[in-house]
Amino acid sequence: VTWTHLRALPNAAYLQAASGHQELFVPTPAAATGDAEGASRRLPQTIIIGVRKGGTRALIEMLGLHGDVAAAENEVHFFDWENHFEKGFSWYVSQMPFSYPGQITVEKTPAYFTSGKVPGRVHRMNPHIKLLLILRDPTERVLSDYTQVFYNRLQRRKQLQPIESVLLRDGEINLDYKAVNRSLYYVHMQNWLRFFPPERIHIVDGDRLIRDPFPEMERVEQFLSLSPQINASNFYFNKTKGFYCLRDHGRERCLHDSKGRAHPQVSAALRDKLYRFFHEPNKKFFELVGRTFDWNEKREHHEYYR
Ligand SMILES: Nc1ncnc2c1ncn2[C@@H]1O[C@H](COP(=O)(O)OS(=O)(=O)O)[C@@H](OP(=O)(O)O)[C@H]1O
Repeated sequence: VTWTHLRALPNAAYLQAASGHQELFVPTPAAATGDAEGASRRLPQTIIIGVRKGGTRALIEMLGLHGDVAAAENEVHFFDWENHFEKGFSWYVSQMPFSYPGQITVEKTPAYFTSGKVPGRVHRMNPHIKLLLILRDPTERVLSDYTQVFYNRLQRRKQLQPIESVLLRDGEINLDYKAVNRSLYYVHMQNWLRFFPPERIHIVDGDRLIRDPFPEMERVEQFLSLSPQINASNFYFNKTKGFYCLRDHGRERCLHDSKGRAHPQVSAALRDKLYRFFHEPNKKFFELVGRTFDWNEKREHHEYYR
């Protein structure tokens, strides 16, 4: 249990309203937790479903600043990995952090957003669950995704692939490249909207969360019906890291070095190709969710200065 957990303001009524899965709670003897009120592991009342490289770690860490939130430390991969899913909900609950009644349990698994079988499975667990989706400019997300794979391959001493070799096929954007597919947000969002109404899926603007996290986190608090506890002084800009870091009860910490890495230098022509490629899919996504993001404006801006 990390320091972000177990700073509870018990409110049993809230939790009972938030989850209809009391039978799956695993009560923990007070002796095991050292807590007289008996903290236990519970199914999540909210899940950060993605997107990969959207800022999911930043979001869950920032949400964990709230005293009424208990955040799972690791990615659980329950709904997308068969070997986990077949272990059933009791296993899923066992992966959750201890929480008090009144706290909201949250886990993040970025791969959920782009996995076709996940929305139906989540719906079967709890059709009223609140979902958080953090998205970032699709072009930037592709470059971030590539960077992640690049470092993974470096670590495993596998052959490194130049970005052009994976991103392009016959001079065009390669749709079979997973990183490109994951940035086609409308395709994946359609799957989720078959099971959940739009008001159950709150979209966090990942680009804004990088630039100015507090307003985005205020909106998240509202969506989750949490009391406004997170405040501007919980964030400070760290010039060395080049990102906002977290301050909680006087303790300061930044995200891991693997968060906020430099992306590969790509030629202006390739970047422009990517922006062009995502223009239409982005528009479809905006129509689908009834909201726009500045992903296409940047391209227009880019074009203007060409
Ligand atoms: N405050 C803060 N500090 C550091 N990094 C931040 C922060 N806020 C958002 N981000 C962005 O989060 C990106 C990583 O996204 P994820 O955590 O979703 O990645 S992962 O899918 O779990 O691997 C990561 O992507 P890269 O910049 O490509 O490393 C960051 O841009």
